[in-house]
Amino acid sequence: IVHIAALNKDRKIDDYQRIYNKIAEKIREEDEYDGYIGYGPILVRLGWHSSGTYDKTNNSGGSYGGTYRFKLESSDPSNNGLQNAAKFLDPIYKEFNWISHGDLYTLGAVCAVQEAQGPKIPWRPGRVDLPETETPANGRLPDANNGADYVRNFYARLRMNDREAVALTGAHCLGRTHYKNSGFDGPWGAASNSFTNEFFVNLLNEQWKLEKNKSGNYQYDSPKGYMMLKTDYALIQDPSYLKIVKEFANDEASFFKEFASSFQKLLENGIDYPKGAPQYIFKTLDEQDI
Ligand code: HEM
Ligand SMILES: Nc1cccc2nccn12
Repeated sequence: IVHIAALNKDRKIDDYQRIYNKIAEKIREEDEYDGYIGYGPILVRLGWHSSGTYDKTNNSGGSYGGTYRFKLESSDPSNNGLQNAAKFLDPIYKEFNWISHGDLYTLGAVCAVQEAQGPKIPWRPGRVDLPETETPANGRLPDANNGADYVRNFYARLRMNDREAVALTGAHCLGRTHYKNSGFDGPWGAASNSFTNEFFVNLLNEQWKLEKNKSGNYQYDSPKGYMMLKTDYALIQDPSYLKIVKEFANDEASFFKEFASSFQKLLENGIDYPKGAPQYIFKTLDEQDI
């Protein structure tokens, strides 16, 4: 399968910065969502899940076709709860319906990371809405009840190495698990809506206890009320992953650098960009004094 980015001559960075600003202002405005966590984390998860269906073996899935908009994909149990992110973006799509769904979902994720004071994520337009027939089957997104070998295998399908895999999982600094969505609960402490390296700091510094939660899933809990999934905890069980966790816990800049490149790669997996395809780095609202 080949997905070539469509170059749209009439749309420049200002057009996309206008959409970025709309999303960023809406995140700022609707701050009470999910116990005052806000919409940022779930927008990041939507961009990740719409990209995480990619399979390098036949270059299928991924963000290009915007197929999350179809029932088959949005009703995948792995996508429980993401309807809230799609609903958040609906009015923005109505106002700017020249943008493709794939570009909107990924732009929303880039906006959410940057407005949470995370790194700048370079972003390229050109995804094209594909028909419902192109929707990938359920089951391509990861299952949290697994260890390091599973994690390494899963990320290999997305063309990610150990360093990229650890960096990407660092996005679990944002938001929280929701019992009704995934059968995991916590953290009970205030969940964060700031993008930092604290996921790695917590992994290394907290005492973790493996517990079976009320839905029969296993998760690691800490005295401070934090939690880790088994796939999170795997990052300190595996020697290669552990080395990278330590680096990112001690050097937030190196985490930011690796996250920016890995996240762009994740959001662009499966897309061929022609020579001269534009790449944008959006300004935050703060940088525009908005
Ligand atoms: C092995 C890989 C991964 C597994 C098994 C996993 C699993 C999960 C689970 C079970 C939740 C809780 C969902 C809920 O209950 O609402 C969650 C939340 C989240 N995940 Fe992951 N995840 C993985 C990788 C990633 C990656 C690569 C990113 C982004 C780069 C990411 C970003 C997020 C965010 C931002 C949330 C919070 C969403 C919210 O607060 O509503 N995750 N993840
Ligand atoms: N916030 C959050 C979301 C998903 C997984 C996770 N593990 C630790 C924290 N965390």
